[in-house]
Amino acid sequence: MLTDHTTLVQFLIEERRRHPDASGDLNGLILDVALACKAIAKRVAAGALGGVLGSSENTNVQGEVQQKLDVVANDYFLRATEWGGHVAGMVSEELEEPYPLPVEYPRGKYLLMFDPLDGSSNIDVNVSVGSIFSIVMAASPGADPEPQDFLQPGSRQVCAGYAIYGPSTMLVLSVGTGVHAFTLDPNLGEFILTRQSIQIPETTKEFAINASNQRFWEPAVQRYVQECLAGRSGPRQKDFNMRWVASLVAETHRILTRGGVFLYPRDSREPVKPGRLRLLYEANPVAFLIEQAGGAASTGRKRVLDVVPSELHQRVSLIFGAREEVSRIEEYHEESYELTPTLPLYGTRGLFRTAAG
Ligand SMILES: O=P(O)(O)OC[C@H]1O[C@](O)(COP(=O)(O)O)[C@@H](O)[C@@H]1O
Ligand SMILES: [Mg+2]
Ligand SMILES: [Mg+2]
Repeated sequence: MLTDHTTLVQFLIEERRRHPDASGDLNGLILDVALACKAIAKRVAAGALGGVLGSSENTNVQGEVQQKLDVVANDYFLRATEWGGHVAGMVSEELEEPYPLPVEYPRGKYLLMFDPLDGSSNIDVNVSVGSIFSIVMAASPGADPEPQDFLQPGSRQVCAGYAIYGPSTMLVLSVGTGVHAFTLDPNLGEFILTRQSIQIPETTKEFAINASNQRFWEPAVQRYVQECLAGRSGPRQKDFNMRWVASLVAETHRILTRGGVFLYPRDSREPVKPGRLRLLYEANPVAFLIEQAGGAASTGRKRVLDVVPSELHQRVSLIFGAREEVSRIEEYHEESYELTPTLPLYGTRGLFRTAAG
């Protein structure tokens, strides 16, 4: 029986009771991830005193300058999870190739994919950041995985979650039985269950989008945002509020807490990149959590969890949150196809049509 004082360990034991054959590896891996998140939380909280503010000398595979904390957080994830025999392999936002497990450690049956520090542009301004993770089964348990083994659609995730390092540190996760939130008790060093079975309201009056990209958006997104901005006197007949934290974890947490809809849509800035966010370790885990909480997650054209990945660091258009809003945005995409089937930018064989949807 779960109560408001249940610890993460107790919660995981309770979940395992539903699967009498379970080996305990998934729980072991989740606890290792939770340990990494606690270590990162400490460094984030120390701020300038922890010596991790500012940029490092390096750029990552995405061509982005790594913050010092990106590097430190990546290291905590690797160190906490590589040794336990639960994982067969890992993919990180910060590493071009899958991480090769040291030879001395046993290979497990899960693959772990993570963004060790999300929203890094917020670190130096002391705004919430987080970590995101996704777990799938390895194709060959006990052996080193091939890179393509990581390219599984998000619907195959067995667990997804994030930690948010805000005024309090929270771990929010799902093992496929709803979404549950744990708050870190700083005295005990334990994650304590503080919200069970989170549900997102079907509708909302709050949206999130980086409006500085407006000139690059497709017609469907232009229309949706214009209608929100028109407020009570427009077709939506209600006033909307807008928020943008520039940290996917923080936006997801807000939507899981009070509802809303988030868009980081495909745009024409760099046509080869269908969106900004990374499929394997940003969009997929968020989409899994959102669906588990009764919301929806779409590329605008299809369900995110159905996208079959083709590359480890693939980017994707991501629209998620209140179910009614997401289906409205999908309809607008549908309609703009019907209206502009022959335009080179938006037609079936145009610039914006890719396998990723
Ligand atoms: O700078 P922009 O375009 O607003 O992008 C913000 C987005 O970039 C991200 O920060 C990317 O994450 P990283 O910090 O892990 O690279 C998302 O969390 C966020 O939604
Ligand atoms: Mg990120
Ligand atoms: Mg990151």
